[in-house]
Formats: sequence, C-alpha cells, structure tokens
Amino acid sequence: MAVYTQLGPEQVSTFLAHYDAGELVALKGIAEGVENSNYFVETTKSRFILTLYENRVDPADLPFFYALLKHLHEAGCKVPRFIPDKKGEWLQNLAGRPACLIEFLQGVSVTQPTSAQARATGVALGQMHAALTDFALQRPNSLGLSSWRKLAGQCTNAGLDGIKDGLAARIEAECDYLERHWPENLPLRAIHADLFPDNVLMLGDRVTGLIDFYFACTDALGYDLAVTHSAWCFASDGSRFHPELSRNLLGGYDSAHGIDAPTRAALPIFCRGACLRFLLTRCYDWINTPANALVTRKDPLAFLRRLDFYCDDANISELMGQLGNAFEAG
Ligand SMILES: Nc1ncnc2c1ncn2[C@@H]1O[C@H](COP(=O)(O)OP(=O)(O)O)[C@@H](O)[C@H]1O
Ligand SMILES: N[C@@H](CCOP(=O)(O)O)C(=O)O
Repeated sequence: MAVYTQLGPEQVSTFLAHYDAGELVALKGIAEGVENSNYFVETTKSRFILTLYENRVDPADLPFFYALLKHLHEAGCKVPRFIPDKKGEWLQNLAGRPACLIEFLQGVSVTQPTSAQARATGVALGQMHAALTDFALQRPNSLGLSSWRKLAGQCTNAGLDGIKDGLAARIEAECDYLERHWPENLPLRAIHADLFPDNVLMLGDRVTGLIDFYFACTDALGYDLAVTHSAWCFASDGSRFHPELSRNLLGGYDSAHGIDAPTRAALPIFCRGACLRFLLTRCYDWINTPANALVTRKDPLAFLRRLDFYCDDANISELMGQLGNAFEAG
C-alpha cells in the first residue's frame, strides 16, 4: 500500500481549483507503488493521477523528470504528462509535500507477461532510448555502481546475514567483481532504470504507458536493458528463467534500437549489476521498514536467485546466443 500522506476530498477540491481540470467526482488512494503517495482523481472533465513525493524523491530532481517526460511525449513515446495549473505551474505543494497532477493513462500492468508483451516492452524501451538520443539534461545514478558498497554497509552484515546466512560476504564479493569488470567508456544517456512489469501499462499486447520515472538517471543504455531483462524474464520469485520472454524482449529492443557490439558484450555484467542493485535496495527496505508500515516489502532473495542465474556461465552462453541471433537478424 503506498499512500503515506492522507488527503481528503476538500483538500483535493481546493487543489484542483488552481487547474482548469473540472470538479472532483472521485478520489481513491492507489495501493500499488512503493515510493510516493498516489491518488486516482476523477473530475467532471477527465481522469488524473495526483502524486505527492515522499522522502526518497529529491524535489531538486523533479525538473529533470518533468523535462524527460515532456521530451519523450513530444517524441511520440507513451508516457504521462505533468499537467500545468492555470498559471502554467506544474509543481505544487500539498499537505506539506511537493505534488503534481499527472495525466492518467489507460492500461494495466501484467504480472505474468506473455512473449508478445515482453516483445512490446522491448520495442517500447528501444523507442524510448532512441527518443532520448538528443536529451541533454543529466542526473547521476544515485543507485549505481559507486553506491552499492555504501548501501550494503547501511544494511549491516548482521542485517544481511539475518535475511540469508552468508549474504553479506556474497554481496561484498559481488561488489569486488563488478568494480573490477564494470564496462568503461560506454556512452551514458538518460535511462528509466526501473522498467519492471508494474511500470508498464498494457492493453492486451499493446503498451499504453511507461510510468514511474523517479529513478530515471544518466547511465549506460545496456544497464537499462539489463534492469528490464532481470525484471521481465523470470518467475517473480526469481526461481525460473523464461527463455522465450528473454528472446522476445531482446528481439523487440533490437528491432527498435539495435544492440551494438560493446553493449552486447557488457550485458552479462550489467545484468549482475542490476540484480545487485535491486537485491540491495530490497534488503535495505526489508531491514528498515517497520513491521506496521502500510507498504508491502519486496522479497530481496528474488534478486539473489536472478543474480545466481547471471553468474552461471552456461546461462550466459544461452543469453549470448539469443543476443547473437537478435544481432544477426538485425
Ligand atoms: N499516469 C498514470 N496513469 C495511470 N495509472 C498510473 C499512472 N501513474 C501511476 N499509476 C498507477 O499508480 C501506481 C503507482 O504508481 P508508481 O509511479 O509506480 O508509484 P511509486 O513511485 O510509488 O512506485 C501504478 O502501479 C499505477 O497503477
Ligand atoms: N522496482 C523496484 C522497487 C521500486 O518500486 P516501484 O513501484 O517504484 O517500481 C523493486 O521491485 O525492487
């Protein structure tokens, strides 16, 4: 459940009066999500999402997210727009929080993707990367390689080993490995960095919206592809790899953007990095979320299982074979 800040209809009606958005007809807190408080708002004119930014989003980053979504929308990508008020302001303060009214997009996020849906997501990711070629603003990846040791330290060895015996040592060894092998000199661009199934809205096999850009940052395109691969191509608990989803996701991405040779070579390391990033943030949340919090903690070990998969040479050969096919077909 992600409604950290409670709002009443009177407050939202007063807020809406600043907009040319009609009168409030319905207001519902949205259970999904982890980071921010989100409300579904229906008015006499349209439907909207009202987001209140909670502690993990730095308000100083909001202009980057605003510019990114504007750029993508103007390039024809299916992303929601920030709605300006009557004075042209898109950023407000509500209940003591930075708040924005956002375009509502139709669609649902899938929990058990089909091959066609994985392909459509690969295409949408590739189109997004192509559209961001000329996006100039930058935001360093605050959850990138250089943050992982610190994050592990904040979890403490006892905390990590409490989740699984030996986890602290495993994470330290993985940090060592990734620091030694992380690809250098690949171009850095704006990426989504969290394109999990819950951040892709779909109607049938069609992508109707890419949402939740609040981890978007400047990093390697291959890392974004790796995050998406790790999120889409496994059973949600990480216990099984789905090769058909992988083939289709990579094929879809390749058809829309292409996968150059340096990115292809870097993908196995990026996949390990993506797993470590989500393993660590999930461990941090697991350890630090109070038992009575309204938010559902996500299982860290689902990303340890994925990490195990990407550390196995036979699995990497299979993945490289799929990439080779996408590469040759492209
Ligand atoms: N623009 C949108 N259109 C339709 N639904 C949305 C939109 N933005 C968010 N949602 C809904 O709200 C949920 C939570 O949003 P999300 O941005 O993922 O929250 P958080 O940043 O807290 O993780 C999504 O799973 C989706 O159901
Ligand atoms: N995708 C991350 C958590 C971030 O949550 P989101 O709802 O903002 O995507 C994970 O699964 O660990």
